[in-house]
Amino acid sequence: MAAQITPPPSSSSSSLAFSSEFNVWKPRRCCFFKWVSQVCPRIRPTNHFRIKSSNGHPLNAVSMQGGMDGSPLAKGINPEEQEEFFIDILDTEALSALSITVVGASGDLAKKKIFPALFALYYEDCLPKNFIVFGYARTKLTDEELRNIISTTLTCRIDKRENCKDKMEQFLKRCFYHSGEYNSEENFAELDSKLKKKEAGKLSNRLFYLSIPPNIFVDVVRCASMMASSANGWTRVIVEKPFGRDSESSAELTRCLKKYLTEDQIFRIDHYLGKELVENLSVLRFSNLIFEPLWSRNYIRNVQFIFSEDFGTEGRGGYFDNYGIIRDIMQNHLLQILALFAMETPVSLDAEDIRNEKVKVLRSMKPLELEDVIIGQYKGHNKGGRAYPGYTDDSTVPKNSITPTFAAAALFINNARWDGVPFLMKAGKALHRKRAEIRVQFRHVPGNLYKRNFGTDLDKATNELVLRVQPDEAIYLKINNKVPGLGMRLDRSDLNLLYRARYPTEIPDAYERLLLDAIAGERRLFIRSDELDAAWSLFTPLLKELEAKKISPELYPYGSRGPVGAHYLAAKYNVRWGDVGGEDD
Ligand SMILES: NC(=O)C1=CN([C@@H]2O[C@H](COP(=O)(O)OP(=O)(O)OC[C@H]3O[C@@H](n4cnc5c(N)ncnc54)[C@H](OP(=O)(O)O)[C@@H]3O)[C@@H](O)[C@H]2O)C=CC1
Ligand SMILES: O=C1O[C@H](COP(=O)(O)O)[C@@H](O)[C@H](O)[C@H]1O
Repeated sequence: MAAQITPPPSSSSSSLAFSSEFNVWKPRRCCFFKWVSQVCPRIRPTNHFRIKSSNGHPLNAVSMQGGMDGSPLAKGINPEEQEEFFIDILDTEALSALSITVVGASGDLAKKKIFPALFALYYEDCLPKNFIVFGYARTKLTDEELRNIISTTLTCRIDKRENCKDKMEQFLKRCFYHSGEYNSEENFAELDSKLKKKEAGKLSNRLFYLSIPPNIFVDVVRCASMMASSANGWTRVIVEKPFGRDSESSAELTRCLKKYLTEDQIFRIDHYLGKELVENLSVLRFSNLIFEPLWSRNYIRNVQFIFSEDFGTEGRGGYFDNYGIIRDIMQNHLLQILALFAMETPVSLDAEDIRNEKVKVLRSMKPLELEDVIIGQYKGHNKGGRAYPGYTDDSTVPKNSITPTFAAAALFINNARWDGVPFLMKAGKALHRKRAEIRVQFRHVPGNLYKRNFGTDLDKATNELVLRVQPDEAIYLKINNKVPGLGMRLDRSDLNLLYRARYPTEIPDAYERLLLDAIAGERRLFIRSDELDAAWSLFTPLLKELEAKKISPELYPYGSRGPVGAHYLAAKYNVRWGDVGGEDD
């Protein structure tokens, strides 16, 4: 996948000119204005030279040869040149083709998330004019069979919207299927021929989404890069989690992938980074004067990252038993949110500036120790006349499994901003509800004039900022106020930004944002390899110790609030979980 000058695509040679500066075939400026009105509505008349990625930066959704996979802005071109460049980008896009191959297309994630996200992008006119989607897996299917399978889940977000049915039909016509083995160069060469045929000689940009078990990542990357890379555009690969199971296996996976791909081509996905409220975390903090001055050990007592699901591992026990909740949720989703929460102000919104700051936070953290962690596993439970299975009742889970389905942990960041502040994480399956949130508990008001009105429990009077990631997205701040009337009674109220009340439109799924960014070459929401190394360094010693010492998890009933040990862990650091026992329980 190295840079090389290739001839322009035959069908468009008359409309292209070679730019030696950018090492790319650029379009002549003929049909730009006709075309611009047809592209993604993100391009408005007032700023129609810019396609926006999720950080508001112009996209480089343009065909470029291997080595030029970065933003033109990085080349330091001036604003007029940029404008020209973006006009050219739009033209180039009309003359190029985007091929997305979903590897593992017969699987759960592809059906549940990837195809619906692609359809939503198509519905919103956010995909380039010439795009196709190929499903690839071993299961033998025809194009029509794939379309029938995915059509059942495509409607999830926008089925009530205008023309959804027509749009769906149009989208499905762009979906194709190729059956092949994951380690067969020959099968990937066949895929390449099919892709070429559909791309019809246009500049081709290719995105491979590895929605497959991790043990076959390298085979697929080898075959795809050798046999099905784009010859004249970019080739990128989205890699699903789990990315290794400890520091060594993760480093080995990166080493193997880098035999075939450059770091710039690898998009390690963490879908929590694509969630609306996680995106809003930085906006809230860096665009509101009132928060940033409070964002440190001086005013924040503790921060909590909480993930709970009201269902077990049903159907995914085979995968889960090899990983457990710490690897499944904490080491990636919750730690990524923590890094965004705690990082210093980045130099800019550029992906590398943000990722540099995240790495610094991760590298300032103390690796987790056993004494700062508790683990649990759900057991069978009868409730309301219904029997709920225990984790080990799953036929794909060994009967004597001690894999944790719940964990709580206290982490610390050894830097000037956060010294001594506990960052608590809690993640569990088969709990009493589904929820993900960030809770920031502030310190007590020193010399509080009203302390008598709160009784002895001053914790009840501390301000708490909550970002509810899901469900029912919201940001609310718990404050103290006076109850109206002649007396002086105090109350706790929420200043509440409830998304469904404020923005009555549906919120895009995380996979939509992430796919759009991968297509745009925007890496901000993907995990860089040094970030991943730093993340694994924090968890690997603990994971090894848990396994070596065969630590048994505390059992908790399916549908409960989890093991009581989580409360003792919090109490050790003078913390109460904000999600239990109070108004938000
Ligand atoms: N499902 C989810 O909610 C989430 C999944 N992920 C990750 O995404 C990836 C895909 O997940 P999911 O769709 O659930 O996975 P699946 O188990 O459904 O696997 C996807 C496809 O891969 C092929 N496959 C499965 N097992 C093997 C095997 N042992 N050897 C070779 N091929 C196999 C199958 O296709 P065929 O037999 O047709 O070749 C299958 O349809 C995984 O890495 C997973 O960890 C991440 C977050 C959430
Ligand atoms: O990555 C994973 O995430 C899902 C939860 O994702 P959500 O977007 O539905 O909150 C989790 O169920 C799964 O175990 C894990 O692998």
